[in-house]
Amino acid sequence: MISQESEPSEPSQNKPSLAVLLALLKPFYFQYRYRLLFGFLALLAVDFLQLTIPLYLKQTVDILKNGTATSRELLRIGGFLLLTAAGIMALRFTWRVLIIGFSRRMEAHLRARLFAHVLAMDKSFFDQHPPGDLMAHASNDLSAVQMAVGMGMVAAADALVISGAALVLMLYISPFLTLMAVLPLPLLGLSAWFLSDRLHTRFDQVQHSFGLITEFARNSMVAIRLIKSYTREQQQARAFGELGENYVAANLKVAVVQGLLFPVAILVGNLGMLLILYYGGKLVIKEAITLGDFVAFVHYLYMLIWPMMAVGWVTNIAQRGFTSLARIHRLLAARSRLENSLPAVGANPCVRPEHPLQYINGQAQGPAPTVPYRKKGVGGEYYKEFSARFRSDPVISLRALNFSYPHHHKAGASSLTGISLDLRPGILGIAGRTGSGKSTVCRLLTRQYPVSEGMLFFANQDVNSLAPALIREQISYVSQNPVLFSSTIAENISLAVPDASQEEIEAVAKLAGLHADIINMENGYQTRVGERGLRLSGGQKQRLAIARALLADRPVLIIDDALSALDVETEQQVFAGIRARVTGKIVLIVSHRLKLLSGTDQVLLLDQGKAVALEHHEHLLLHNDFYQAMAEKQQGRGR
Ligand SMILES: Nc1ncnc2c1ncn2[C@@H]1O[C@H](COP(=O)(O)OP(=O)(O)OP(=O)(O)O)[C@@H](O)[C@H]1O
Repeated sequence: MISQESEPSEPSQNKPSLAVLLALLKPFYFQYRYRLLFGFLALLAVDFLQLTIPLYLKQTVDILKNGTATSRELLRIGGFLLLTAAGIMALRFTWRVLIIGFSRRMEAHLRARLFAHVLAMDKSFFDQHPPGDLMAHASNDLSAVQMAVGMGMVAAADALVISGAALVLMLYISPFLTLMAVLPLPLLGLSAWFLSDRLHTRFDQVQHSFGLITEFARNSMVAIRLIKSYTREQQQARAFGELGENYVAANLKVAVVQGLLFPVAILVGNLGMLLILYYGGKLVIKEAITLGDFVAFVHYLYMLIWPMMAVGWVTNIAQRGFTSLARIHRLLAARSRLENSLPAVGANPCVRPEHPLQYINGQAQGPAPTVPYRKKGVGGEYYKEFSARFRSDPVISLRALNFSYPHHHKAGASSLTGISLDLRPGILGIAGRTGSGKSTVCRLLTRQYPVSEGMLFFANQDVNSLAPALIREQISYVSQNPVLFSSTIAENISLAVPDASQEEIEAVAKLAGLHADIINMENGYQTRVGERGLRLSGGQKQRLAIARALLADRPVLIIDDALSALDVETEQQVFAGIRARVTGKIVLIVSHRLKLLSGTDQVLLLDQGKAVALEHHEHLLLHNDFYQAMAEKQQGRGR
């Protein structure tokens, strides 16, 4: 089956404390304190009005029993009841708008925060958290939190107030009867306490299972052409069905716990009612309480049963909410290993924070990366100064560069070992066997993974002393699989320069050999490329990505095997276009093609993560066995 590139993160055994989770929500409660205050006042008023209804009933029953009832008196009581009902209606509407509105706003804030946080994370975070997993957090988990802080909070407050007030009024009518009514209550408390912990663990499993399904579905849609070409539809459907069954099984485990909570709550309530009917009836017969008291008492007991049942429901919603909040907290607590953050307006993103992160068992620890790098009193000047300096004299130095991927399948395996070289303006080809580390070099230059101190320098400054965003702004990067947004061709080309003119866009499209293709399309530059560039050929996508990089016009251009889908003639045409545009820039071209490498100034040859040669193409052809073998194979293919 076409499965996950990486498993969604497992439900963690370390639960963050309640205080930590509540601290996450505290700012929202503070921001909306007045809205909440009025909402809860309205809720209290509804509860108060509801509690008066049994008093009207008591009054009615007693005057009917005494024979003192008159039509006028009955109409008066009826009028009050009607007014009370109207008040309840208006106030209920008010609290719903205020409190449920708060929970929706909080959900939107939390979602935006999660999104911004995820955007600021580095590549190793995404290696661990596939998109399906992240989507599950952004949908299911946030909904569960919204439900808990919305209806959950309301139900809890409502239950507390109603049950408290009903108890007081019941005590007022008859302390003995009240004792009878609450006798079965501890049974409910015990079962809620016993079952709620199980609910937490099981609900965590449900969310994990949902993450697996989402990720599988996403992967299948992305790889739909592959699935069809290998006629794997049935296997995929079967595998999806299995994941669905696991999801159902996980949900059923939750249902077992829930299924126990609700009946226990109802049983406890009805046991209380049984005792009241028996002992209350006897008290009325003995005339210790009036019939009206008895009717009012039964009504209050009904009011007490709802909160008792709500205990189960609220426990469930609160457990789901806290489990989901804990999952969201785990994501928010994850740190970018590059100490990166989205630079705030006016902040200087050049200087490292005062408390750098430490690495413990490969996990970054330390303060959350929400504060961008600052240098007191400098503002954005340093940023501009570095960019200007690097643009006028671009130089990148690799010094005995070693690197291992944080989640490499072979622990401790090095992907790059001891690479030393200076990159200056000119075109450097990078060649080597598959898996030799070519793309890894590109990824490190573009700051996708952390590099140890003293190994990589931009303009003689250690990259660790510079914000990753600042480094990335110096580089146009065309990856092996160009990514396109599902917008127009023009928008895709001008991604890095949104205000580029049509002439500028056309100029780079011509250099990338794409202009002729575009003008033959139905809507020219306004043609929509479809999901991930679905409506373009592989070669068109690659040339579009090259055009985008040329328009960005940055001091460094990295093309990671991104001309592979072109025929040799088109490749040469595109290469000529690149050459025309890159004077004074550092250009790296990863390729297996000899024809392309022959046009570069020098070729870096990698083997098992080591630099084995840095020579001109002609020299390598004469003196390097691997290069000669590569040339022979390609010429053989050409014949
Ligand atoms: N995200 C990753 N996590 C763990 N290991 C990785 C990751 N990406 C690459 N590797 C490993 O690092 C090594 C170098 O990979 P790299 O992608 O740099 O090779 P390459 O020379 O670009 O290969 P190709 O020509 O096939 O693209 C390989 O052993 C690969 O398995």
